[in-house]
Amino acid sequence: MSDQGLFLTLEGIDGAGKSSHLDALEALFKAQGRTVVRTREPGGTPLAETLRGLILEQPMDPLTESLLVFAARRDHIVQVIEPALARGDVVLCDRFTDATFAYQGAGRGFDLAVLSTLEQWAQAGRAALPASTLLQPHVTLWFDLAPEIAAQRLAGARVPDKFEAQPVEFFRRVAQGYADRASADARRFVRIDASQTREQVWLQIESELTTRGVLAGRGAG
Ligand SMILES: Nc1ncnc2c1ncn2[C@@H]1O[C@H](COP(=O)(O)OP(=O)(O)OP(=O)(O)O)[C@@H](O)[C@H]1O
Ligand SMILES: Cc1cn([C@H]2C[C@H](O)[C@@H](COP(=O)(O)O)O2)c(=O)[nH]c1=O
Repeated sequence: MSDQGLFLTLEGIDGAGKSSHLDALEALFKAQGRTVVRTREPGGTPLAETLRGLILEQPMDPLTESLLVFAARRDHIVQVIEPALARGDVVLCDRFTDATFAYQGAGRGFDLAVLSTLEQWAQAGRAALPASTLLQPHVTLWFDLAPEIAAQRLAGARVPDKFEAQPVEFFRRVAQGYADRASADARRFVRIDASQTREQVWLQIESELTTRGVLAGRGAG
């Protein structure tokens, strides 16, 4: 896998603990001689970061929110993700399309069929793949944590943004949205039990990536 780009995403409800492992993941791949592009959604380009500020802070209806999320994603894919994968880099991305189906779809209750259409539109006419092929991560680490525990972890940790301020019922729906996405694509999703200590969570990540052959020279291939 070392000559090909690797698209690895981290997903989960707010406070599940994904971001706590980005430094170690980056170091792990770099130690294997890989070039790592670390990025996030919404965001990852100047335009997408501007849209992120609106999405995370401004009240808006679910369609507006979805359109902005996909506009940011389009720019991110075209400017950053596809060029990096074409170079053979590891793209380490904090959230991607699964988050839209979990947050805008399951969380907000927005129409999943419309989200699928927007997903196709946001990826139309890209250079690297045939028009019918959607860019998806090769591997998605899904940090699965009960919303009540995530809320406890976030309490007092930082000023909550628009999503983090949502009630626990919202995050129950988002968590179910992730579970549904994981069931529908079990080969891509790696469930991480995020209720464990940071050290135990990291051991799960290393072990899963090794077993799947994602870490060159360490896996079963
Ligand atoms: N395994 C863990 N056990 C206890 N606390 C943790 C654990 N992992 C992370 N935390 C703490 O929980 C809080 C949320 O962690 P982190 O920011 O990594 O979550 P996140 O999933 O990236 O959240 P968000 O998506 O909202 O940015 C932080 O205060 C972090 O220090
Ligand atoms: C990609 C994406 C993200 N969101 C939400 C999920 C989070 O609450 C924020 C991002 O904050 P983080 O601290 O960087 O995780 O945005 C969303 O609602 N829809 C999306 O597609």
